[in-house]
Amino acid sequence: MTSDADPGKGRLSRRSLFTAAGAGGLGLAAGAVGAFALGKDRAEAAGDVVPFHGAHQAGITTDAQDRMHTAAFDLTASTRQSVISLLRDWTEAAESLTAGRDIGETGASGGAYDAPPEDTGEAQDLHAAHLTITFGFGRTLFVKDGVDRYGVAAHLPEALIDLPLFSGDALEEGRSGGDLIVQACADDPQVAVHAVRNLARIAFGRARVRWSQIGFGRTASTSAEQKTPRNLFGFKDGTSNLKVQEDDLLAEHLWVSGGPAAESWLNGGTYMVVRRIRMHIETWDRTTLREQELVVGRTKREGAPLSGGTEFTAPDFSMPGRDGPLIDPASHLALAHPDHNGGARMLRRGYNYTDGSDGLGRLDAGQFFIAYFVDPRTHYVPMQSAMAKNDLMVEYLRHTGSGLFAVPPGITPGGYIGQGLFEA
Ligand SMILES: C=CC1=C(C)c2cc3[nH]c(cc4nc(cc5[nH]c(cc1n2)c(C)c5CCC(=O)O)C(CCC(=O)O)=C4C)c(C)c3C=C
Ligand SMILES: [Fe+2]
Repeated sequence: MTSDADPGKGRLSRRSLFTAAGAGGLGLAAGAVGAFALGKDRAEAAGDVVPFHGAHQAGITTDAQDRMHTAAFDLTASTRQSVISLLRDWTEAAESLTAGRDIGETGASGGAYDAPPEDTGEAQDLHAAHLTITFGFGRTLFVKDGVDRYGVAAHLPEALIDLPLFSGDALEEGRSGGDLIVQACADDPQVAVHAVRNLARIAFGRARVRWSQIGFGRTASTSAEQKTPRNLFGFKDGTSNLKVQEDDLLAEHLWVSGGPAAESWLNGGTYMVVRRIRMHIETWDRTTLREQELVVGRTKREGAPLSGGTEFTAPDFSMPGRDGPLIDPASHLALAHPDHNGGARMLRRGYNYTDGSDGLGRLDAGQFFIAYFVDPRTHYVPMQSAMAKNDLMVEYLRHTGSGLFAVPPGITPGGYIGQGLFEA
């Protein structure tokens, strides 16, 4: 898959158009750009396009990009047909955006002079930057206030629960929930923001943004080939994440399969939890290194478990220290580890965020935690409950936003996101 001319539609990548304009001015775009589209620029751009179509949606096991803009939407559409038309329009736009193209037939600057451009234009000279756009459905898409607004209540997955309130939660209504979620990740922040902005614009009259969050640094690796990044506590994060290479584990812990007939539309999909977690970094920064490592259960420099070894050595929770086990049973590592969670694993894909300061001189900073798993009842709720009660890290955290979404499977060419649900 390349990001240049789409032979079917005669559209051009943003990058090709830019190159052509540089060579001879926009006046020659219509005729001469084809040569660029078929030439060097195509190969150059092809390297940073993530295929949009596939068995699973992109943006889950895709190598975690560096930047993220995620937005949740409330549907204002009054009919089922209107929701379907939105999902069709979003799919078409996402196909273009992820291929590095402007959206629409005329893009950012090729349309009528007396009409608003179809594309907002801020990504015109930018590459695709590994943009992925991942869509999910909240419980309220299926049933809201007891009403089956769009005729899909019979297909509400049993696992798409209302999350319980966990001990210490300080959730804000305006940062939680949503009928739909759109996660845009890219290696260029402007590409991710452009995607969400244009999808919000397309949704006008059918859905409106409920909340959105920008993240600036990945806090997980999703491939064995990626270097483990660091979170805002300065620790390596994502060491023992599920990785794209682990097919058997992904089948067991990530992808939904073989559910009841009413939920078959979700086969090949997954569940996504998002938590906006404020980190009290000023307090953390006044904490000793010994305490920080005790809380995490790993060393700060290497990311090795406190029981010894290197970053990828398995922790030994029974290894004795002077005053008890070397890894504290209340450390984050101990509470999150599969050995203490019935073997459950998840694919984490979160981002660091800072949203300015809070008026008291403290940074409003933390982690926008995103995780994907096969069933939130077995793979998320028990772990979060245990952490909320016992995790030594809790003292430094405050959960301010939350959402749970069913993420449909991937899309085949010509199809639209959620087609299996609406045509079930
Ligand atoms: C309920 C799930 C989890 C939440 C919420 C969560 C928040 C959170 N985590 C860190 C920092 C680290 N987490 C690490 C490991 C880790 N965390 C979870 C789950 C949640 N974290 C899991 C499942 C794991 C893996 C456990 C394992 O299998 O060993 C680590 C260690 C390095 C690593 O393996 O990734 C760090 C560091 C923060 C700062 C945070 C909230 C802001
Ligand atoms: Fe964690």
